[in-house]
Amino acid sequence: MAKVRVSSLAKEFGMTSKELLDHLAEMKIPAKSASSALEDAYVSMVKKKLAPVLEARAAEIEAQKQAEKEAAEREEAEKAAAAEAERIEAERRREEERRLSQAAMAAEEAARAAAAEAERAERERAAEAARQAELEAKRRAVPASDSGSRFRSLLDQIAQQEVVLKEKKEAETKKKADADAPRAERGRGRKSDRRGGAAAESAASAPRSRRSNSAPVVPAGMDVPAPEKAGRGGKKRRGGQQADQHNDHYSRMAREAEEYSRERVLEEARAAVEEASRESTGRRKKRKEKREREAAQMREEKKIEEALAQGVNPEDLDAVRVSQGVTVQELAEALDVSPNDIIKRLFLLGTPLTMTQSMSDDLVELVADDLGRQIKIVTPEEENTFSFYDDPKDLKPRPPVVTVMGHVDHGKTSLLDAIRHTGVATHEAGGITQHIGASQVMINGRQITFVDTPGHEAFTAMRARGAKITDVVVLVVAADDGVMPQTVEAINHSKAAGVPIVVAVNKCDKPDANPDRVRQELVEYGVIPEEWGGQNMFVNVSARQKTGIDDLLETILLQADVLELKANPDTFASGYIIEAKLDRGRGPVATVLVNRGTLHVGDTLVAGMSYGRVRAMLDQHGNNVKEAKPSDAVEILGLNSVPAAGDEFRVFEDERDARDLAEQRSLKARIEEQNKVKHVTLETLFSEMSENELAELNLVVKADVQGSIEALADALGKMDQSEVRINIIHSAVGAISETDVVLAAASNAIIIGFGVRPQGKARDLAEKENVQIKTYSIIYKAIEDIDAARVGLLKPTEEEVRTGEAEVRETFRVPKVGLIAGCMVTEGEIERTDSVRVVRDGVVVFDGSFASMRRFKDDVKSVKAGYECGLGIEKFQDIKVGDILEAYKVVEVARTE
Ligand SMILES: Nc1nc2c(ncn2[C@@H]2O[C@H](COP(=O)(O)OP(=O)(O)OP(=O)(O)O)[C@@H](O)[C@H]2O)c(=O)[nH]1
Repeated sequence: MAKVRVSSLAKEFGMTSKELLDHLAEMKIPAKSASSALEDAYVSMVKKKLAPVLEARAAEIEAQKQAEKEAAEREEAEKAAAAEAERIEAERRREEERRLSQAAMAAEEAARAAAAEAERAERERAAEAARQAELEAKRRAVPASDSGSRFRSLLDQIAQQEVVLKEKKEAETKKKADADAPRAERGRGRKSDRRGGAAAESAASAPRSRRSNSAPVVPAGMDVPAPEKAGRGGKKRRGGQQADQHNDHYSRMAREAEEYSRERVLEEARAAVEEASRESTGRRKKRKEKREREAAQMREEKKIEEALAQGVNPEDLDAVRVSQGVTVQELAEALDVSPNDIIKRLFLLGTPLTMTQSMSDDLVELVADDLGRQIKIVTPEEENTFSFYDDPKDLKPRPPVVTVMGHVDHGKTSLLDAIRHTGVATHEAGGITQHIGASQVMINGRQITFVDTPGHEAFTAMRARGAKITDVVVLVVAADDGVMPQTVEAINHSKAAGVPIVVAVNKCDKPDANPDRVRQELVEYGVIPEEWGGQNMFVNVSARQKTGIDDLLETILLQADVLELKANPDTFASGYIIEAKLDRGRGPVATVLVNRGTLHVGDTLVAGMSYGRVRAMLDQHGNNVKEAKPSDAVEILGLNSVPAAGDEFRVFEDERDARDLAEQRSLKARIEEQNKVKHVTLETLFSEMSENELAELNLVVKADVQGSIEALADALGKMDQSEVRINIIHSAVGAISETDVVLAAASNAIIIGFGVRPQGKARDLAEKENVQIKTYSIIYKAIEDIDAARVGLLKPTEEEVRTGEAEVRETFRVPKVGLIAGCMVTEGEIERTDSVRVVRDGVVVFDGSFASMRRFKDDVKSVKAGYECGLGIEKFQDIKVGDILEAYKVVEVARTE
């Protein structure tokens, strides 16, 4: 089967390998690193699961690109508009200045010309007056009776002189006027050119105006001395009046020109100011908008940073938050739309639901998308986490919390024992260490808390639920065995959690121990000894001989110092449940690890769906303690139910709040339980097929031998697949594991087991996820079922019902009877008439019936869970301690048709 590397798949998805690995971990798909290869089945499962993520991401990238492009275009357009506006403004200013200076010059010129003309006219008037006076005096001096020739000739002489003088003066005046006029007229000419000014027009005579209309500036200017011409054609005695008129005319003209230009200037200036202020208001507005945009962007970036710091998807911050499994009505309320609107959309999506029906994640997202709203579906895990903020000044150093991990049999338990012994020996001599899932040891007056996680999976599961419990991982590697698969797994888990690794090279007492080889091998996995320039501290130890233990503890403390671990002890406690169980005498008992605040007896807390007042608190030695500080692990009594390992706990000030929250969570869990997604089963395949046009039957096949898988694949290949395509999405030898169930749930597959059984929590998970597990011991029966299901003929006429389970604790050989298994019934109620399967390490080793069932010396018909009994199995003498006896009945099921 073709395999795809995580790195190439990540590349294909456009995400980092780390991101993809996180998704894989969430899906419980075993992949350790970017170079891990994934089977086809997993790849298609991942693709299916991540399809919405990938689509959303692609859409987002596209939208982002588009937005960036638009923003760039907008910016470009704004820039161009601003440049254009600036250019126009500069142009306008230049033009304005030019106009102002021209107007001012013209006004000045006109005023000067008028003044000069007035002065000249005044002078002339005075001279004329003087001359007239002189002439009159002369006339008066000649006697009236003397009319002789001498007097007449004298008068003629005077008259002649007068004519010559006048002509001379006229010539002078004309010359002067000719010299002055072009200057004054230039100013007027410009004004009249620009605006056809009234002043210039009033200053010019009609014919002159006509000529000035067709002629250029200078000829028009030549006409300026018109008053002089009028003067010449007028009577001499009107010369003084004429000059006055000239004077008035020019001053009026100058005044008018000045007033006109002042008004124009003022008007234009006002308009310019108004325009400028309008533009500057526009610019101010633009600047304000830009500032606001920048501030919003900064706020957005800060929000994103904070979200990332809290491990939250920044996109989810603005989204409307709804709980997983939200009902139509609740969603409508959350989105503030009418429920009918949602019902209508659901109907159009082909999924009619009523107000109170719960919606799947996909539907919620589709509807929200349809409504153009962003939505964040809050999973129960997310709902059950709390977030806190501590002022840095309230933080105080806290002890490190350590987890020991490593390959099976490399000595984790022995090392923990040796460590506990050391810690206990130094401080609690004689104390008996009891198992509470965590232990605290003291070294050099400093505390270290060790948390026992039963396996790497648990570590990851806790991490997946947001439980950040471990500060340091101690990786145990046997010096005689070196790096093994689970060692690598542990490294990957630690790295994924970002927890530093301290390596304990164990079993150094063994003759074939080779600690250096361990170092060498670990380098390949990025765990490099400090002495070789790496980041990891290595310590050689022997758990058996208890050597190097102190050194290891000191190294852990050293590593902790680097981490500068701190917490606020002076607040309400919060932390995680490490282990929890129901104790017959004491009720629910939970081991909690405090990671913030101080937990006191009497405190009320909520953990997952449980709550209660801490009735008593015990340390690892079973001593009652009154309080637990950050990094302390204690057992607590007083909860109303058993919480789950990995649940976060938090102390509440008010007991009512605690109860409300716990009850709210339980209610939600019950609702979810009711609304669980139903997966396809062989019995419902055909009906689902016709309803939803399901044309595929996905199978996960697990078998005891490879041959069975091949035989099934072969037989299925020969089936008619024109209507239903049968896909074996995953097949392997071995018991049915949780991962198989996860895979089947994700791909709507049925699990087929040949001679194998569900292992560990696989059955519970399958029940929870509604995944059908069909187990067979004969291959043709499986083929028959699948074929019947394919054509819709499979009618469940017989069904296997599990009645109970017993664990073999001891075996006895009874003469004449044979081997008897001393058992404890762990589940259900086993009846003597039941069929029984013997399951060893997840594999069915025998299928038959009971030969005997006894309690003490009596034969009994049935035994309930919690009771011991002796069981004999027909024709089977190979029972071993640890075997599981699975009792079942085959019942007739009425046909549904
Ligand atoms: N010689 C020697 N044997 C050791 C040492 N540490 C552990 N062992 C032995 O190795 C075997 C496995 O040790 P455990 O402590 O059970 O190993 P483990 O890693 O906890 O094993 P699991 O819990 O099954 O994963 C036991 O037989 C121990 O006695 C050691 O330092 N030296």
